[in-house]
Amino acid sequence: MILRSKSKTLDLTTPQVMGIVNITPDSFSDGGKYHQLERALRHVESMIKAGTAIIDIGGESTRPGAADVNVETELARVIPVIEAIRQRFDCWISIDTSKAQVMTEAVNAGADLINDVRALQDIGALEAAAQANVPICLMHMKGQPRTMQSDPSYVDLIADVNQFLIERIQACESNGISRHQLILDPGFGFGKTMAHNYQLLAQLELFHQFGLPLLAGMSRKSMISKLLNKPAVDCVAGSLACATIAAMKGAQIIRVHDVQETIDVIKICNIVANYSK
Ligand SMILES: Nc1nc2[nH]c(SCC(=O)O)nc2c(=O)[nH]1
Repeated sequence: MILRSKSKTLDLTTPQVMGIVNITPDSFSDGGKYHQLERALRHVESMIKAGTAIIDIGGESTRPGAADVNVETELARVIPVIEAIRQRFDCWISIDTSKAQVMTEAVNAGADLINDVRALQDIGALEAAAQANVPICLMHMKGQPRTMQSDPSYVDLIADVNQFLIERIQACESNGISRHQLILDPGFGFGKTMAHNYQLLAQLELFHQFGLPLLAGMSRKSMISKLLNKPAVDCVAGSLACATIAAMKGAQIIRVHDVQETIDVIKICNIVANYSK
């Protein structure tokens, strides 16, 4: 399975790591804009040296309870970082956004992939994504970040997520986006209880039925910190356990904070997979 964008290709035969860079007030926040950019770039360089294939840039916190961010603020956060990364590195850059204008300007600034936790449901997002003509990750979310964790419930979790992804794939195809540009993601932590999250992980291989790359993002999320009763920064082992399980279940892209450790985990998963054929 090969992902293509602009002049780039990415071999998804074995899992690739997507390194997280949040440009939000609670990250890289100390110091002025210059220090923020320089610190972000050092963080990016360290993840690339560790072997990450994709750098995911997000300017809107979509953690449970997060408030909305306006488009001007989001653009001001992410565009300078994307431009600076593009000038310095040849890695893949994904833009973690739901806003049409941010998608357009981020791809024009050098982003190679659109990563939308709202699966192109915001106004103009389908059209912007079609115009951008790059791969798109469609993620399942039930509700919105502000309220999605208020007692989420499903008649049939897997069937509900599947149906959502089917509908979003159809919406993309109806707007001139080929299904071969698409990446799917069950959206760990986005309108799910802990039980829902671990059921999704346990049955992750069911989502291969679409014949499209799967992205899994569980790194340092509450499904881990609440289970282990530890703060997120102390959840590296739990995050690596989730990454291992996702890799063994065939996830093609794994979105993480701890890149070096996850690269090591995937190397072990790959050799085991080779002996399992
Ligand atoms: N595709 C995709 N994009 C994401 N962006 C975030 S932001 C919240 C956090 O990192 O805790 N999570 C995800 C995820 O799970 N999948």
